[in-house]
Amino acid sequence: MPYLKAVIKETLRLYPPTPLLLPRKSIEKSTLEGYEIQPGAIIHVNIWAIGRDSKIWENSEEFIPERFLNNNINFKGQDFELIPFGAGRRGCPRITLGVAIVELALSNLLYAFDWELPCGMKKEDIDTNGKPGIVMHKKIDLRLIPANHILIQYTYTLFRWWLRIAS
Ligand code: HEM
Repeated sequence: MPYLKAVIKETLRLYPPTPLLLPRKSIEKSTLEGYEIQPGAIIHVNIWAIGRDSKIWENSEEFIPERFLNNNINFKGQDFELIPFGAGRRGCPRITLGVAIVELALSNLLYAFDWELPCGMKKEDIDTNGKPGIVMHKKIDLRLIPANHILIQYTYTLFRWWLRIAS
């Protein structure tokens, strides 16, 4: 389970579903790291870029879930290097439900099936790029072939049972 959670964190670091969060509007003039922000300015927080910043993340472009195994970084909105659910008073109010759904779906898909690439395709051929947009979708759909090993085991058990009765 800790590894599955680390995989989900690493996925949300590299592929946040909302790469620019929801836009904010500045209500008063302020200065941030030398940049003047005028009242009324629309502000987008680029969490896609934060997630890939090499000053924050070692080997930032690589998918390494292990980086989350030995630290307490979480996405509840306190660790600003990882905010796929946003932060502050307009942050996502249903983080727990969202994470539970992802954990449940992913663990069931992994438990029930073995996954293979379509014939002739190598893992290097997988295109992991996303399309620009408020919500990020994959540029090229991922195609995988499920091998339902639970069903195969069940059929095999039934077959052996039938053989024993028939003989
Ligand atoms: C993996 C699943 C989810 C992700 C990645 C996600 C992400 C986000 C993000 C990035 C925001 C904007 C936060 C900001 O701009 O600071 C947001 C807002 C919101 N989310 Fe989620 N969310 C998820 C699941 C859910 C679920 C399951 C619900 C409801 C059942 C939900 C309800 C909302 C609502 C109502 C807001 C608007 C909050 C506001 O404007 O005050 N989200 N979510």
